[in-house]
Amino acid sequence: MDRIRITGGQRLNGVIPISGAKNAALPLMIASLLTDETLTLTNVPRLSDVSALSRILSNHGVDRSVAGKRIGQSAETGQTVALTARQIVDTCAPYELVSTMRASFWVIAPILARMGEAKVSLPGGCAIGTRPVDLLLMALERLGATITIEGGYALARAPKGLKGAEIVFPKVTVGGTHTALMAAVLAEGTTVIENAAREPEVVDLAVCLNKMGAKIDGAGTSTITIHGVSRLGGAHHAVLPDRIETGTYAMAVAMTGGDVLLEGARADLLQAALDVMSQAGVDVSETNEGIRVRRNGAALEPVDVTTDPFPGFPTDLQAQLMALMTKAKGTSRIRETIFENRFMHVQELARLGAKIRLDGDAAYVDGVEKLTGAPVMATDLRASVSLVIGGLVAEGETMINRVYHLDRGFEALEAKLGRCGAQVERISG
Ligand SMILES: CC(=O)N[C@H]1[C@@H](OP(=O)(O)OP(=O)(O)OC[C@H]2O[C@@H](n3ccc(=O)[nH]c3=O)[C@H](O)[C@@H]2O)O[C@H](CO)[C@@H](O)[C@@H]1O
Ligand SMILES: C=C(OP(=O)(O)O)C(=O)O
Repeated sequence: MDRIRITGGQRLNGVIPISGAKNAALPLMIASLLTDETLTLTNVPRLSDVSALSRILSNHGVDRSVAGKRIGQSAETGQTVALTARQIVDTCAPYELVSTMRASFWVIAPILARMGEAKVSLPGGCAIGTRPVDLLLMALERLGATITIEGGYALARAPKGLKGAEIVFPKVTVGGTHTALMAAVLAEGTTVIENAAREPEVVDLAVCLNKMGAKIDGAGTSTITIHGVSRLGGAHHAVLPDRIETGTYAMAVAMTGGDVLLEGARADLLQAALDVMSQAGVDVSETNEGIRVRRNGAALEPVDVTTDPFPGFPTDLQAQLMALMTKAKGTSRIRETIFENRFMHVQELARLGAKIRLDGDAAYVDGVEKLTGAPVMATDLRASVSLVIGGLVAEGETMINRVYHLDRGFEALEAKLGRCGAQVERISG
């Protein structure tokens, strides 16, 4: 299993190109199941989650071609992926494939909408919470599907097709909104989704579906209206920049000090997180090329932050902010309201010398003078990268185990940080 060795103490200076968003690329790839024509996606990040989903789509009969790297392009330049689901050859997504990645459960919606039935393994438990799929299934039931759970699989049936309806989510769910959108675009009549997720990745999916011929209004607000159409066609779409990768590198620069341009990043995708960084004393500005992050000598101020659905502070940046606040001058409070068990990084940050107390859904982080390198291991993607942020300023060597978590969501992490001066090395095997 690969490990990452970081020798802390270097400031970051230079340019970090921001990749396409994992959490947009996955639903966009799944949307290819809705049409027999080709969906061409550009700016698709090279990530293990993208490869895992490609295997799942291939099992359903999706043909995939990937345009190679062009001369002059760096290894991090996003891929162009063409997906064609001329025929769905298998309506079942098996446990072996789905259990590796939660988002793969979302294939249930396009397969059901196009084929009238789908059988998808329930997704595996994950280190950040129980993550049920009841609301996703409720949305499909509202559209007229019959759902049964048998042998660990969700079976959805709508032999006469789906019918537009009102879907009211009792809590904001990104996956629920993606699922409802992908089912409703081919339903007969009008669907209204209330309390829809407003995340930029939902908007990106809706924009792409509209390019494919769907009729969706209101994506990016809490009420989305979908007028069903009988078929969708092919389209070209560029995956939007990764706001979580952006925020992660912004916090890494804030941690080490230095001056870095996050190339291609968009401030409107993570304004709440950038505001928190400004409150902490970090200099953040938007330029024509992206977002510039600087900290030269100024102390980090503690913050009081609560995670919330978009446009609030994202749960996917909570661990990284916590790592940053371990070096603040005072005590920060960070509340996690989306996932009940997303504090797995706390004990690992403690190995580096962080002082963090947990009280219910809140973590109190007492800033310390110095962190010290140690072997650490994380159980999920964002927790792992919070340890990278800690390791960048820890004295001596930090060895991060279970790097496969990082590979799910961070494209070319060592190269991007290394080019800005960090001492980060992957040790294979
Ligand atoms: C691939 C992807 O895009 N993953 C993101 C997506 O996950 P995901 O779509 O799984 O997260 P949701 O927005 O659905 O989850 C929000 C909350 O709703 C709960 N819930 C969800 C569905 C359901 O049927 N029942 C239920 O109770 C969840 O347990 C959680 O407490 O949004 C999360 C919240 O921004 C992010 O952290 C993940 O990175
Ligand atoms: C939790 C995440 O991903 P997933 O929903 O795929 O587990 C994440 O991207 O931080």
